[in-house]
Amino acid sequence: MPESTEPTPPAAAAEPTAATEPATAATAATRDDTTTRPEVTPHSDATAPLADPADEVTEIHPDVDITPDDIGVPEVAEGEKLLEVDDVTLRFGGVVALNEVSFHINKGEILGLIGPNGAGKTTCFNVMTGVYQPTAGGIRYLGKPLGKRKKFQITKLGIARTFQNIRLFANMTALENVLVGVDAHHRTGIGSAMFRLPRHRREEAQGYARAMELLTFMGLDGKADELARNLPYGDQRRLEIARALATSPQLLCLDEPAAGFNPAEKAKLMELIRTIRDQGYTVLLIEHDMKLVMGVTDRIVVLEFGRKIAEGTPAEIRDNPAVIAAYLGVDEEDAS
Ligand SMILES: Nc1ncnc2c1ncn2[C@@H]1O[C@H](COP(=O)(O)OP(=O)(O)OP(=O)(O)O)[C@@H](O)[C@H]1O
Repeated sequence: MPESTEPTPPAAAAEPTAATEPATAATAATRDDTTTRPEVTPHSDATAPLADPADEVTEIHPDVDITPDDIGVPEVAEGEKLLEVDDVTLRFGGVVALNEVSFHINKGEILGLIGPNGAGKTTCFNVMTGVYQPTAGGIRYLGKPLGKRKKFQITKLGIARTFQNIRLFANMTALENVLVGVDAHHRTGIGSAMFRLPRHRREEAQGYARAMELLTFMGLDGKADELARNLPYGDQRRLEIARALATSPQLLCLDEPAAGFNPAEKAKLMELIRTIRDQGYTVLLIEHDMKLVMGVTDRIVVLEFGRKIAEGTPAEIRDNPAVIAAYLGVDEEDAS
């Protein structure tokens, strides 16, 4: 393992989630504070409302076309490498969260990133989205190194994510939450906004239409004016996806989107993820629910203790002794 690069202090990287994010007590209530990381368990957000089994399953509208407009970012052809994780190591003091991890995501695929608790999945997302700088190795996106780009710059390049612990703007409406995502690509500045210049008004109208389109796609159009914090848990999760899609990403990274869902909601989510891919997005999915992962992904990468232990199709991963051993906590020979 290369030891050449100095560790990046986690505190320096753990800045607020987005430049647009108002640091109010209310938003903090639904945010995962990366500087004071809670115990690493899959569904450890004590502040998020619990899933109410009585929640109705929201009808999504896969017929709505949410294909993003051209946002000026170079595209790669279907099936070519969109993002490459290149020999990435990340240390937090003595903890090696990622250990020489390499894999890639092809344009147009749904890639699963799985592994037991603490395997390094979320850390991998954090490296890909500029939250942390790797200790060694790097990320290539559209064939070019991401380097030390900041989170908002990476969002603009076309990588969007959701969070394991929901991070909505709790005191903003569903529509406003999505508009924040749309705003990431606005070209008009504060001057044209103050004077309400035609260009700004046009952009505002287009942004509103795009936000409503995404809310409709997610089955949340009837809840556009509700405060995010008043939405049922499942709707909050869908709203996070809508907000991420609003940034018109090429790569959508979903961190445990089914956490807390009941089986009917999980089935809907699988349908939704497939539809998102069919509409031209590439999806990277962290998920603990094996049925969901096996049912929806094209390929799977498996991490354990920060190392990649397997990569392959769902069928290959299902029968891989190292993966079985990692999940069952037994020696590899015993699992084969
Ligand atoms: N900010 C941090 N500071 C120190 N250690 C960290 C930090 N973030 C993650 N870690 C450690 O890095 C390792 C990988 O954590 P990570 O959250 O990436 O795992 P994970 O696979 O996403 O786990 P889970 O499925 O439980 O979410 C763990 O040992 C964790 O304790």
